[in-house]
Amino acid sequence: MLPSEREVVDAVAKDLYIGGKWRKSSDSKRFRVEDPSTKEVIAEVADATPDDALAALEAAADAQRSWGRTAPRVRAELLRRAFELTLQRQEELALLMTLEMGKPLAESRGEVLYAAEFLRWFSEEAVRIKGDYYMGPEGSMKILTQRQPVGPSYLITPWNFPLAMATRKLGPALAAGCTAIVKPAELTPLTMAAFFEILIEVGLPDGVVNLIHTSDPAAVTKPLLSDRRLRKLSFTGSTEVGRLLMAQASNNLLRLSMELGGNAPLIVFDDADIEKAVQGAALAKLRNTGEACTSANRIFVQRGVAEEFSEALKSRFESLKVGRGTEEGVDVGPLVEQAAVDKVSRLVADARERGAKIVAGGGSFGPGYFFEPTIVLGVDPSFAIANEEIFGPVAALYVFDEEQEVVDMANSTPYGLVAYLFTENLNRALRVVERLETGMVGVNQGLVSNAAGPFGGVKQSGFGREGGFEGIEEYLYVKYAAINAAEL
Ligand SMILES: O=CCCCC(=O)O
Repeated sequence: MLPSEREVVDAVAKDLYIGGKWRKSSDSKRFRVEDPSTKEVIAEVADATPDDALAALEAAADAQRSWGRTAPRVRAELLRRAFELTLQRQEELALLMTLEMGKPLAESRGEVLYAAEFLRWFSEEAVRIKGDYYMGPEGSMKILTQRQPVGPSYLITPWNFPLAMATRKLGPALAAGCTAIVKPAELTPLTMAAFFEILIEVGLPDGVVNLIHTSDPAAVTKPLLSDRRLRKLSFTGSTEVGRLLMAQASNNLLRLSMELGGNAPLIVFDDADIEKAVQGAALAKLRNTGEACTSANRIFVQRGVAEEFSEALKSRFESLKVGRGTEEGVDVGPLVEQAAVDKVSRLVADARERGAKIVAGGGSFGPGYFFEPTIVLGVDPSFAIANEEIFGPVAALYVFDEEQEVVDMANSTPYGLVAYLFTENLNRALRVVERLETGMVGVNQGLVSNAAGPFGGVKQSGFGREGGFEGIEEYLYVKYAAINAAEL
């Protein structure tokens, strides 16, 4: 690590933040954080125990009453200030993110902006929480509705977008008047600690936000989900873990938001603008080194343009520089850990053995967890690569003939997070958008993420929406009062 990088890492708090104080873990243990480009250990952070988790919940529960009654304008101003400070600290946050999970600095800077937008958006939503008042149909009672905060919320965030996935949850939680416990992924605790320093600086009251990072998420999560003071769980991660958490959360009937895995189809019709489609596919595939639930997992190309498209995508992939995300000109960083390299290698090897052709890349290299941008041609829907989330820089290409055929193939997965389609025919675009079984569709673009849009999936990709006008509803419940109208 360079001395300037060391300085930024050293400046970040390494302890837990509970009830307004930085604290060691109750057993004083720490765990290591590694740079995936070099495998160098860059920091050691406090390793939260189940007791620490319960202390965080106690702090959040104690602060809930007064935070829930804070004037919306006050909550809005605090979030707005957090937005401004996040922008001011863009460089430091971006560097931490790149060091602990590998994405190129330019992408990390982009994530900081994306993350900050959730703070701005929800600072604007905090003052627009609405109710209603109307006469019941019988004329004998009035109906009054109001929205109230659901209460202490447990926010579990992933390593692939260490900042944006947290602000996408914390922004609406705080705007709605909920207190929170944030548990970042064990691979990326530093970005979140630096963001907590911002939340502390803006002056959030003690106990409103609490931070617990741990090397044993299951042990720390279990007592929280069994404690009746907790009212909400929001999780971003795999479908497999989401299902386990849902089962645990069922005892207390927790409000849930589940943003889970995907198997995104990207469809290129023969009436597409091919340059636009190649750009969109490269973005949808390689953003975050392919380590995103939104990543294009299956790329379907209509026969008439299949060759032109795959050639253009190949030259695009071969022009990219792979390396440590802090280096000038690097387009694609490392994967996050050895298990990720193993999985991507297994999927590519399986496709090759079953007869697919690797036309670009195909291999991993060191010293970190690097994998070349790869294109696999001639994939069949029965291959493992078609049915598992690749989570790496590997484009799997399929050829199709008919519109209905590709819609059926796109929908033939248990997942339903996002799809992308490229066509210059507006009627076709709208028709296919309606037929795709996903929560989101990118039309002639390879990115759907926007703080103002409701992000979320259907089927095994989960439920609940983050961002957009819908995002704050996940942290509110509707209370209705039936008012005797006889004397009104
Ligand atoms: O892995 C899923 C994170 C989604 C990031 C985004 O908002 O695009």
